[in-house]
Amino acid sequence: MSLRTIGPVMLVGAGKMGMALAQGWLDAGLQPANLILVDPNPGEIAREVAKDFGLTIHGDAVGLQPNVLVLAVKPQVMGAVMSGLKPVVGPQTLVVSIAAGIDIARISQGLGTGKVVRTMPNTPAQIGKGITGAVPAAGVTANERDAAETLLKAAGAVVWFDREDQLDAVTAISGSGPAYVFHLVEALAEAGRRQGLPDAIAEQLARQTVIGSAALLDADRAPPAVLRQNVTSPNGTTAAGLAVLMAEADGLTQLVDRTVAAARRRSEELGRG
Ligand SMILES: NC(=O)C1=CN([C@@H]2O[C@H](COP(=O)(O)OP(=O)(O)OC[C@H]3O[C@@H](n4cnc5c(N)ncnc54)[C@H](OP(=O)(O)O)[C@@H]3O)[C@@H](O)[C@H]2O)C=CC1
Ligand SMILES: O=C(O)[C@@H]1CCC=N1
Repeated sequence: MSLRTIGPVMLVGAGKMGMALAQGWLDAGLQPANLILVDPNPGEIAREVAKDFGLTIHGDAVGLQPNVLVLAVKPQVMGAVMSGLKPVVGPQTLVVSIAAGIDIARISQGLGTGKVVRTMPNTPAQIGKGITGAVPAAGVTANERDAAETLLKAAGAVVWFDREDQLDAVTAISGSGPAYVFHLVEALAEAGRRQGLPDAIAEQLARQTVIGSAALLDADRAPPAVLRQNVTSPNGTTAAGLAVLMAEADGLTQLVDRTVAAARRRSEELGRG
């Protein structure tokens, strides 16, 4: 299946993540005529993309009939949004949700359909370098799963899961993960400033270090531990820095563990409403 043959896709919620996906789809060949944007209060990015591709942003979904309905609103408003979308969902409509924490049972009940794929993408989708975890409901056929995968693959890699509860962990690792990495850039830049570097240079050094390291991770398939060891001269500067970062009791591993556990708990809470 290709994005050219997938039929009308309705994106409800033209916010940060929804538009990251939409940009990925359009860049990968989804016909603008086959993308229906629905958002009563679209932000600047949505308005710009709509202008660039000649799209209308609809205030509501009344009277529209997509083949695929993508739910990209905040978990807190999913219940209300689904009530309004019930008339849009026909027996053949495939529903793809990206909302953190909201489980398949709730979406099926909210929209009156078993054709639901629950997913968790991340914002690098915007440039086709995302990764999405996905779980199909029992009522989803192989063809419908292919259709969902075609859409999700336009945004990057796709990993399918059998157990839905694993999506809370996926949310905490790769859904939220880009924010952890961007915060590392902020922290490294701030440390550079405290070491006396000019603001702009500190930011440039931190940013390019993460960009270069990510590109190296992509180009060189050696395990990250080996790439780390390649930087670490015996008894050198990196070893001195890593002794702090890898301290047994309060190192980065423990901090990341607590970070991920908190994000997972929040995903579970969002699911409970
Ligand atoms: N941001 C991320 O990195 C990721 C987010 N997600 C999930 O994606 C979803 C959206 O998150 P995010 O993009 O960050 O949030 P945003 O707030 O940026 O986007 C949500 C959009 O939905 C709009 N909206 C509100 N009510 C309606 C409605 N009735 N119909 C249509 N649109 C509506 C919002 O408008 P308004 O601002 O006026 O409320 C906003 O533009 C969440 O469920 C989140 O869990 C998943 C993976 C990663
Ligand atoms: O912060 C959030 O709740 C969403 C889900 C994963 C990334 N952003």
